[in-house]
Amino acid sequence: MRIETLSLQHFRNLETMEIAFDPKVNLICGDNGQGKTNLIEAIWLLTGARSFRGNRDGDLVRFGEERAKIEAKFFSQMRDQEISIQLGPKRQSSLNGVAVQSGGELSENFGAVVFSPVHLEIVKEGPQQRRRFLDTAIGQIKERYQKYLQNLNRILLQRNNLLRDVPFHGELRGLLDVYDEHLAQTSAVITVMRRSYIEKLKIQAEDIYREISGGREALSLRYIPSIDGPIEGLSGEELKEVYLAAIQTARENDIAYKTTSVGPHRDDLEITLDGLSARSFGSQGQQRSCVLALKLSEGRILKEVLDDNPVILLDDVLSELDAKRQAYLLREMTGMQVFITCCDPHVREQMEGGALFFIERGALTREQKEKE
Ligand SMILES: Nc1ncnc2c1ncn2[C@@H]1O[C@H](COP(=O)(O)OP(=O)(O)OP(=O)(O)O)[C@@H](O)[C@H]1O
Repeated sequence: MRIETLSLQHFRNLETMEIAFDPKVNLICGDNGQGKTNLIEAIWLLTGARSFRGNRDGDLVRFGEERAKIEAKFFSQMRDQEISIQLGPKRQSSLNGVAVQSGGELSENFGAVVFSPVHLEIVKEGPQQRRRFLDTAIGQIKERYQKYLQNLNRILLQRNNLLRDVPFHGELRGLLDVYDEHLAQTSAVITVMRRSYIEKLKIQAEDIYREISGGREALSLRYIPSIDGPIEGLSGEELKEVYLAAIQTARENDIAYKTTSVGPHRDDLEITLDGLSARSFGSQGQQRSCVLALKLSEGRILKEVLDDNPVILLDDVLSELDAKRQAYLLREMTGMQVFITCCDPHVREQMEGGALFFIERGALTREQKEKE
């Protein structure tokens, strides 16, 4: 999979432009605040996902403008394809000229993995960041997944409203039964999908971490759902029953606290190094290696599902890795189209071929890479 050309209009600080990219390595150099991450973000949006920096679509439109547009011609699944995305009050996307209803339809055709300093939060911060990582990764390979998440959020919102009203209107308890049933059903479906993804992720990430650490320490991943007891091997129907029992046990507490305490919105992914929490005890370098292992695993799984190489977006991470990890990363990227941002153009000395771009105040210019 590779992007041939990208056209941008009113996207953040980037000038209106059409750029042709190299099929392999694209190095984007520039000082701080010139628009490097903005360019990576524009490419990432072609997957149909939201901004990886957590911004709303409206924030992506250039200040003072109503709408922004991103268009790309790319080669995927053995054919030339096109994506067009209009950002504004409402996102409108099309694939090969046909309007799409969900981001999932884009990610089936355009797959990417993005790795930026913000992703350190997967290890350093709380469970919400790990859930976001899982949700974005699973959303790219399972079109229906985002719909289940939206369903879950709707049920939680309505159930929490109900929890507030129940103490004053006892007759609403019957309605709570209905919501509990929906919550258990949707929780089971999401848990099955997360469990299956984490099983794949675990195999890849543990293997990658062993290699990048030279076997010095072992990474381990474990799915921590909000329900007690082992969930391995349980069918969707069995999981639903476990959820229903847990939700009902927690009901009086939920009413007291006016919030739902059982469900996938309370899941976590435990990341340990030699049995110790990477979040609490990992060094900066070890935490960075954990994220690298997770991101590379995400790429391997995506590649397997799409039966094609995803596009790799490395935002400002190369210079943060030591020489051994850089070499590992670049080796793993062989054959893939990669976009690398950095402040120091000397990074290009490590690369063979490819295109070098300079970015200044949102304007991108291409330079041929000089042979050393
Ligand atoms: N909606 C917007 N409209 C116009 N400009 C914006 C918008 N959103 C962000 N910017 C500007 O984009 C600029 C570049 O941001 P970007 O994050 O891409 O920088 P960068 O080159 O990656 O820098 P760094 O090396 O510091 O990470 C910022 O100065 C910011 O003010």
